[in-house]
Amino acid sequence: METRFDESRPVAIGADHAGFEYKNLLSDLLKSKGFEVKDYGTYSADSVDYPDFAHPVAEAVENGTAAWGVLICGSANGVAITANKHQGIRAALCWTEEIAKLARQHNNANVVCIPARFVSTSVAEDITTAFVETPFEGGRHEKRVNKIACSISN
Ligand SMILES: O=C(CO)[C@H](O)[C@H](O)[C@H](O)COP(=O)(O)O
Repeated sequence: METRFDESRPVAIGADHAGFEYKNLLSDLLKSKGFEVKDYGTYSADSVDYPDFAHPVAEAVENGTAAWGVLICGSANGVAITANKHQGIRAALCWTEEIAKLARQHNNANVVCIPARFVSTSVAEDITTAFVETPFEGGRHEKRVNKIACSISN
């Protein structure tokens, strides 16, 4: 079982207008840590619709193009709800460093969703760092995570 993200593949990042500035900041942070970052937009502060950016990021993680993802919008609810429509995605809404650690340790989350209008830039950086540096614990959590995916059998 892989407990850390594959660092040979890029990180997918996306945001709406509310998260646009945080996206650029977090992209720079991740690049400074040696990650390749694939930016799915948005590329300005003009008003846009968060699903147009959350779906491409979720697809990149789901199909393996990216190892993991970062999504940012105002509350992070919209991007988390959208990303979690994808079967292979476990997107976690994280507003503190501790929640980000737990999302990795217990939930093996593969997309971190950050609420730009409710956390400072420095907390957003701490959340992102905690998310990427914390491995999945496995053990009792593996069985639970394996039960998350829905299967239709009728
Ligand atoms: O938080 C969001 C969705 O969960 C988005 O970032 C939107 O910005 C939010 O819905 C507010 O919309 P607005 O057009 O920026 O007022």
